[in-house]
Amino acid sequence: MLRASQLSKTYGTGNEATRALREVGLTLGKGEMAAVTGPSGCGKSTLLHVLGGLEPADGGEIWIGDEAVHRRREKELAALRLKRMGFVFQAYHLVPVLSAEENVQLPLLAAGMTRREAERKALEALELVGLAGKRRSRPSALSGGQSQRVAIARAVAGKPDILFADEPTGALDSEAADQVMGLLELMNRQYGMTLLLVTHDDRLAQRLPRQIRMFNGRIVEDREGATC
Ligand SMILES: Nc1ncnc2c1ncn2[C@@H]1O[C@H](COP(=O)(O)OP(=O)(O)OP(=O)(O)O)[C@@H](O)[C@H]1O
Repeated sequence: MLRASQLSKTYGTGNEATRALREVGLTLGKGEMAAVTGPSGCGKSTLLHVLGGLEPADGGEIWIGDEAVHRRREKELAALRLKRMGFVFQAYHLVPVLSAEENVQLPLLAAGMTRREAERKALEALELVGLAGKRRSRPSALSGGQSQRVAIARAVAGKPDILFADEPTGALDSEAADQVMGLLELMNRQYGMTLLLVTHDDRLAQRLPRQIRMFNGRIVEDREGATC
């Protein structure tokens, strides 16, 4: 499903240069769930951003199915992201002036769906995260946990092949965090969605079947079967 090889990324130049990724390779099978862990600054978010085509790598290859992410230009990348990828971040990035359902509809409309179809899919996704009753609420009227659940609905409404989640529970208390993790797992079971989760929280990482540990821009450990 996802194959990456020899990924490198350096920020800045000369004395200011930070090598965030050093020849990183990674393969994720369809429906696989993996957590990327490691100390602050080791390159976790950079890896997620590069894999999702949000930031260019300096070198290396990324394939999602038979699509070469590394060869695409920004406009084509945006189309690929809309079609095949979902993103959830620590800060929910909901549009404040739109209702929950309008937020969820936004990427569907951008991907070319008709309004009626986008409305139907958005409602279905909000039902899945247990927030159909809040569909007309604006983000300011939602708790942190509810906001993140709307963000998850937005990320999965188009049924992407892969969901990239960067510290999705970072701003939540442990109860809301467990609920969000449960939802990500549900999306995986329900739709076979592949999940790559970045977290500094080992307890959350242990919930997933595979843990990838980074240190100083490299993958230093890749363990499977630690749970269940
Ligand atoms: N836009 C940027 N410009 C310059 N340096 C950057 C930029 N983004 C990241 N870095 C540097 O690259 C390295 C990797 O950062 P990254 O955010 O990927 O780490 P991380 O493991 O996700 O950290 P954290 O757990 O603290 O979020 C760090 O040294 C960081 O300071």
